Amino acid sequence: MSSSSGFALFDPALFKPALVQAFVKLDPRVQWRNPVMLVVYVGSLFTTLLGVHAWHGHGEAAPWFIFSVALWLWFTVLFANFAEALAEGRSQAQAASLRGIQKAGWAKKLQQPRHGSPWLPEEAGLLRRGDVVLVEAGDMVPLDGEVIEGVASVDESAITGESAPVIRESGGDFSAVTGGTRVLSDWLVVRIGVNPGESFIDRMIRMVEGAQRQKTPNEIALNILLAALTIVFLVVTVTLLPYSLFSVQAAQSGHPVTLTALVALLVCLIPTTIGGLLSAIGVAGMSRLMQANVIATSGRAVEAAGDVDVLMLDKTGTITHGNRQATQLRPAPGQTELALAQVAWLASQADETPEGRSIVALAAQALSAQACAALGASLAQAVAVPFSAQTRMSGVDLPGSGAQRPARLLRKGALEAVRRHVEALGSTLPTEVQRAAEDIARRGSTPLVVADGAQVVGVVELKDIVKTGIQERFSALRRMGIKTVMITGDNPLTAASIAAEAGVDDFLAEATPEAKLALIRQYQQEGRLVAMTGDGTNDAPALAQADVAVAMNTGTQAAKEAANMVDLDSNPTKLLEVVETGKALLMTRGALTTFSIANDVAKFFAIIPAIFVLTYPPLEALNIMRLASPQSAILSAVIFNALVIVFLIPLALQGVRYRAIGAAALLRRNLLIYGLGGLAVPFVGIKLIDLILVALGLA
Ligand SMILES: Nc1ncnc2c1ncn2[C@@H]1O[C@H](COP(=O)(O)OP(=O)(O)OP(=O)(O)O)[C@@H](O)[C@H]1O
Ligand SMILES: [K+]
Ligand SMILES: [Mg+2]
Repeated sequence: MSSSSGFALFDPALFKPALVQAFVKLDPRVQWRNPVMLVVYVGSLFTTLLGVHAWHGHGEAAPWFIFSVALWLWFTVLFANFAEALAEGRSQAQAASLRGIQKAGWAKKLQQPRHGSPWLPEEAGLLRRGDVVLVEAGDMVPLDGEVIEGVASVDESAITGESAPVIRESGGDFSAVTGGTRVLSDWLVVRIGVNPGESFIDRMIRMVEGAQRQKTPNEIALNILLAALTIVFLVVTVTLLPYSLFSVQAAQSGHPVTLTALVALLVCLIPTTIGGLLSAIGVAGMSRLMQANVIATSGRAVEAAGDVDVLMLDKTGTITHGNRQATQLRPAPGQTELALAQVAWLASQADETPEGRSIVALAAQALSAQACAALGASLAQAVAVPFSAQTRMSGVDLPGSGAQRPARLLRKGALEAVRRHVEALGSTLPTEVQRAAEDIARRGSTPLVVADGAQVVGVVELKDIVKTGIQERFSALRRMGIKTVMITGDNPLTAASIAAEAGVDDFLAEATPEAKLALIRQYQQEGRLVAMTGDGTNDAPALAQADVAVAMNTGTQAAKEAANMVDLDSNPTKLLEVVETGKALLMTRGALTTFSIANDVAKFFAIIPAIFVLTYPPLEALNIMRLASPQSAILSAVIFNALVIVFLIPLALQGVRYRAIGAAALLRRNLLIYGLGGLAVPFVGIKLIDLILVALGLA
């Protein structure tokens, strides 16, 4: 599902079903949900009845006129239905392409949660959260889950559209696998994380199909405003009738206003343009995001994205590729590379993270196969000390032997963490080691200091690469007024170097998951809207707190669940598109509301003289458009009112283009275009339709 699978705006394939849907949506239960269009709907029914009545000879006006008005009122409803159906059709086509992603029919369910245990075939649909399955080369991952054993290359192209295979492995931030992806080599033991029907793809489908699309607070507020305007105009129009009857009676001359004309006036004055296009705008926003390969699970988050002030990003795996590899061993003074390799090898044996595994691989190059075997034997009764974001260290405790009691503590970890550790044991960190670590950090690599008990044996360099082409995109975010802050558990020097290379505005180093969360809360308390982009399990609390939370598709299940959007391309700067879509959504609504209300001026000048000229001949002075006849004036206004919906469908679906020119300038620009445009366009449009009606001999 790459961006190339986007659906053209007016794809003829989507056209016909949308036309059919436009009629299906005439169902009163559908119309009931939109107060503005409900009034038009009732008006269409009412004028149709008036037409039938006139047909039988006791009408208030010529039957052809009443039927023409009724017909165009029906068109107004149908055009609005069509706009909504077209937007939904695009999403459904996207959902269909997701549904086309193949699903595994059955899985190899393991009897025990480890590799080598016997397995039985099980229908994929019968798997449950917590089940453990074996996925071997050529097999499809049956459901979303977490790798608990093994390393394998996985083809995720069905979901990401990215053809290069990715590595999935237990431990660390690359352990999540998605149902529907295929293992290409080796094997994985996967613990299933969801029940059938709740997987990532299932949720994506439900989201894009709109089944779960709820109205956002902004949309509800606008709906209330539109409903209030509708009621005001309804009251105004209804009171015109007794007023007209009374005037005619008092003057003993003229004709009272017709009901058909009053309905026409009402429909022209209520905000049908925005009312008819509102839901299409919302649905289209979601599908635009989807074309950018971002799956949003909350419409509210898409809107919030339009107003984001701060973007927080985690470093490893988000700004960098996150596949930190050990590249260099730097022994401490008085230590040999061999000694460092031995301790690093031992301290990383139980470390399942990519960092740990790559240290084992590098150390093994410095050691002989026999040495490794001997070292392995010494681990027989060792106790693993796993890495945690709090301690920033990992390692093993070897049982003490003879004089050496208590146990031998082998550790590797962040510079400050190991410094505290050896100082607590009564030793110090050599300045040479400190300098070596700082050298490594200044290059943007992560130094891991290795200690054997209180003795520091050296430093390992972990290299990571900043994702390409993100600097330019961060400056684009800056031009939009969004501050970018990198938050990392890594040391300040590495953080500063990566921050400079990536071009973020600010950074916070040595941040624990709690510190990440606290920083987001602090910004929120200052009244700012915060977006967070992350991939790790330790980013999940922060993602859950952020207003807009984008998880990398390469990230862990926990991160994806805490987020309200997932970027299938795992691009940390994708927020740019998300913000643009959010802003476009808000601006499109604003623009069409302005346009819709500004239109009323011209319609007022067209209809008021037309319906009151018989009651009050001097009102002819208001007929500044010089429309041919009262009937043609009313009909022209109604036709214009209907056609404008059709002309604005492309704008509603594509959105008003966002430009980074500052909020005030943008508002002024939009008011100018859609306010003044909304004033002027209908004068021209209505006059034109009037001329055509005359030419056709209909006026
Ligand atoms: N497997 C490991 N063993 C020992 N120490 C580790 C290990 N992994 C990381 N560290 C140390 O802990 C620090 C913090 O971990 P990590 O970088 O994963 O934090 P983080 O909060 O996820 O930050 P980010 O992902 O943004 O870089 C690292 O900079 C490194 O010094
Ligand atoms: K209207
Ligand atoms: Mg991380």
